[in-house]
Amino acid sequence: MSDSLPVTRVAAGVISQGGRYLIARRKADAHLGGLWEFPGGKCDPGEAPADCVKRELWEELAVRIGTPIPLCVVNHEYPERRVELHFFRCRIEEGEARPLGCSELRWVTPGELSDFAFPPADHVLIEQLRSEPLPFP
Ligand SMILES: Nc1nc2c([nH]c(=O)n2[C@H]2C[C@H](O)[C@@H](COP(=O)(O)OP(=O)(O)OP(=O)(O)O)O2)c(=O)[nH]1
Ligand SMILES: [Mg+2]
Repeated sequence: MSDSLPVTRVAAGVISQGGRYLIARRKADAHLGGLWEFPGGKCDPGEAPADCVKRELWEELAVRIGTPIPLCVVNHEYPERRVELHFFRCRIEEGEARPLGCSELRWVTPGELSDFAFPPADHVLIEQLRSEPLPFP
């Protein structure tokens, strides 16, 4: 049954700067609307996740990033969709993030991450970032 759900490949960026992470609130009408996430989106057919995250962060935030560094891959099954989420550590090289593809943006400290509701697929990563934050540039 659920085996027939196709896998949606997604790439998302964990952007850190000055001791904070950038998180985005999903638009109310989107899948998992209203939840907070690491900005990103679906890979185009044949598109490598690292290329996807660069493209998505440009489209959704209007920022250019340096080479994305792979952090982890999470497979999660929602009732209506299976996702294969490729998380990358990213650093902004050009531009200031603007909420073009989300309803809200926030820069939060590792400790504040648990004050925001994230999709279940993100929970393990959130716990990791809270207990052992990435070295901030
Ligand atoms: N970007 C992102 N997506 C996540 C995270 N956690 C998580 O479960 N997802 C899911 C939600 C969605 O089902 C899927 C991402 O797809 P999306 O709807 O954002 O795709 P997109 O930006 O390409 O948007 P669209 O063009 O389809 O409107 O991955 C996360 O931290 N970041
Ligand atoms: Mg998106």
